Amino acid sequence: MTTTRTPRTTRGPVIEVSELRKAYGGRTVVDGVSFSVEEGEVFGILGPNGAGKTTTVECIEGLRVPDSGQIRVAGLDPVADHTEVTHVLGVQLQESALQAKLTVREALELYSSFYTRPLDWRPLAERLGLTAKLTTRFGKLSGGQKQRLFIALALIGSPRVVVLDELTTGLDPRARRDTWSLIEDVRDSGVAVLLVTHFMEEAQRLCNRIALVDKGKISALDTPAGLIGKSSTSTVISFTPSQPIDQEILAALPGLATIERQDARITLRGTEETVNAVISLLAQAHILTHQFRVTDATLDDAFLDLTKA
Ligand SMILES: Nc1ncnc2c1ncn2[C@@H]1O[C@H](COP(=O)(O)OP(=O)(O)OP(=O)(O)O)[C@@H](O)[C@H]1O
Repeated sequence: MTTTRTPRTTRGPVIEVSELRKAYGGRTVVDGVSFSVEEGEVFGILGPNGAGKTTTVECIEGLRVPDSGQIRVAGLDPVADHTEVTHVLGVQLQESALQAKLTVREALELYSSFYTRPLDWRPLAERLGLTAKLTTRFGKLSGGQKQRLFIALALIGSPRVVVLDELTTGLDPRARRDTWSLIEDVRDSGVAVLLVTHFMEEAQRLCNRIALVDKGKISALDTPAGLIGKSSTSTVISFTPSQPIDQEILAALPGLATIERQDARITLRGTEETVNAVISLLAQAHILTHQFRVTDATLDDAFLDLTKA
């Protein structure tokens, strides 16, 4: 006799990952990863190429079997309870998942038929700019249009959790922004979103929390602002001095993390302390500057700092 487990409906984490480990051919690529994702949260996974992000996500989707550790999606085991999990988990498909001859409308209708409570696909298609493409075959869509269809299909089952790997890769700037606002609405409706991305601007805008994965381990887990605060580069100072400044003088500035030079322009990454020191250095040496700018570091700066070898 087989037992059917039902998804847990009480509030709390919708995804729970505990001490996840996975090796390929004796090489560990996910090494003790733990995190949880709450309802109504966008949780980002960021990390360099080969860090183990997709492997982690594929274990959550039940596509890979972990070597050890525990995963729960709405209280269900993604491998043992795979059928039940597919009803609460929406996944962005890979290109090979759809036949080239299927039209956009047929794909939307087909995927709607898989679920007991599907969304009305028409407004979803409209929101994703697919209405004019309903009779176009999948094989004739552009890369960006395919991507939009995959996002629609991930959401069509009205999932409690949606996993989006490389959400806006291949989308033009307008489609990217429209997709972000759709994901914000999805999150605000209480859905948990697990987002794997290489776009820092996307992560900074959408994610409530981010796990920075490096060499199979979580190296930092915080809000975007918290991650920026954790890095040694909270401030970016750039200016073009009226006369050259020696590298050693700059390198001795307190709180300094990096120095970049492009032609005569100097960009320093550091802290508030670095800003004050630069100002007094320039004043003491009677150096004037052109376009002196001080900006807060972005997630991009924090990523580079927190994942540096
Ligand atoms: N099926 C597999 N067999 C053997 N090695 C694999 C397999 N899948 C992934 N790997 C290796 O595991 C490591 C982690 O891969 P994974 O795809 O999880 O990384 P990622 O963080 O998603 O990378 P990217 O940002 O490049 O997509 C890589 O070194 C990759 O080559």
